[in-house]
Amino acid sequence: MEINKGLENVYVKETSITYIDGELGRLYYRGYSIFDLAELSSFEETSYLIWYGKLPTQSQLDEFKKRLAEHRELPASIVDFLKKVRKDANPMDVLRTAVSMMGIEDNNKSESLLDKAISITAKIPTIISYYHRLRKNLDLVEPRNDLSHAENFLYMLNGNLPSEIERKVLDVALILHMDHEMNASTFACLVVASTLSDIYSAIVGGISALKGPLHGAANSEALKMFIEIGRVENVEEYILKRLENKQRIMGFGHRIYKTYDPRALILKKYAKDITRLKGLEELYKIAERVEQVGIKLLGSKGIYPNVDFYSGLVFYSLGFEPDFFPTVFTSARVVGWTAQIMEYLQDNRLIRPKAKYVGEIGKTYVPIHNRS
Ligand SMILES: CC(=O)SCCNC(=O)CCNC(=O)[C@H](O)C(C)(C)COP(=O)(O)OP(=O)(O)OC[C@H]1O[C@@H](n2cnc3c(N)ncnc32)[C@H](O)[C@@H]1OP(=O)(O)O
Ligand SMILES: O=C([O-])CC(=O)C(=O)O
Repeated sequence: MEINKGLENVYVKETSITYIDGELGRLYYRGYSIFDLAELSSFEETSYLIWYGKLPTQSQLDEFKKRLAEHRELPASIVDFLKKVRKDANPMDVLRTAVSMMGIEDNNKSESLLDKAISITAKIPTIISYYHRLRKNLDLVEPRNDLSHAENFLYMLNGNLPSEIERKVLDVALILHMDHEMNASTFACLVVASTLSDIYSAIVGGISALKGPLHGAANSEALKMFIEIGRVENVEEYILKRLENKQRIMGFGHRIYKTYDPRALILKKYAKDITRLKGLEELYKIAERVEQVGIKLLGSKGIYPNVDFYSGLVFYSLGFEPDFFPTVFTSARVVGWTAQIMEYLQDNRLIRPKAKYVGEIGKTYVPIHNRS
């Protein structure tokens, strides 16, 4: 009886959505290289690709963008919840509850799973931006359906239209985070969906898993680390001490990539440009030095920067506060979660592994008044 605690190298389904080559550091969605998609595509086009399995024609893309944009507004009950919830909550908890409320509002509407996926994906940026602004006592900025997904997200967040570089950087970051095969949060979604529960419950499961610092919250932990380091000259000593104390370098290491994560490579370039534009180049330089020192110390073990290493710098530069970073990750990964759920349900099987019992059996029940 072999125990496989982390389910390493266990295949739970076949997929034609995402392929990762962890040795060479390559990632493909539906057969297209992440390098091409990041440079040439948009959030909407890559979502279409992931959900429908092929790139859209111009008219299909126009129609799809319109459909996504029409779903941005939130039900009154969710706006009300966002206004009333405590302002110091973890934004992932707020987002998780808001998505759960979406399930209540949906009330088993007879739409396809894809319709529901589109509606949830369209609304998540509104939830994030509203909570961000309510926390800062700013007026809410309602969604505009004449803007692209990334433009509208930044418009609702910051209250003004983003520049072309800001729009591009967010589009790229969202594309990079969209899917990643059988990661922990996607698997959590599948466990829920495999019981034939509803899609909102499955996504609540995904958000819960992505919230952890070993997964989607490593981005905010990495940025906090750069801020704590403070100066480039402090990097080496800080990292050595951290490793001595058995603490991990956040945004480093990956279960599948044993080389540089291609998404980190792409994000690094954009992080450099956007931090310079926003006067945050010192933080970028600290990150770059952490990368050098980290690779020197851990590279031989196959531990390199992952997607969460530079994404925090990008999100921070765009106006998101560190505890919101995992919610931005969610806003993209929801496309992958829903696509993977739909693919799994085409040939569903209840997910139910086993645990090896190592306790005693056959013990005598002693009534409470006789126990010492
Ligand atoms: C979107 C994402 O989810 S990407 C991942 C985001 N998470 C992080 O960045 C958190 C930091 N990284 C980590 O904790 C890990 O690299 C994980 C959990 C992501 C993957 O690691 P796993 O494949 O499970 O490797 P595991 O945890 O078994 O570590 C193997 C060895 O590498 C070391 N190691 C792994 N990551 C790191 C790191 N970031 N810093 C220092 N050492 C590390 C471990 O200490 C362990 O060392 P040992 O063999 O001497 O005990
Ligand atoms: O694949 C994983 O294990 C983690 C993940 O979600 C990612 O890297 O995007």
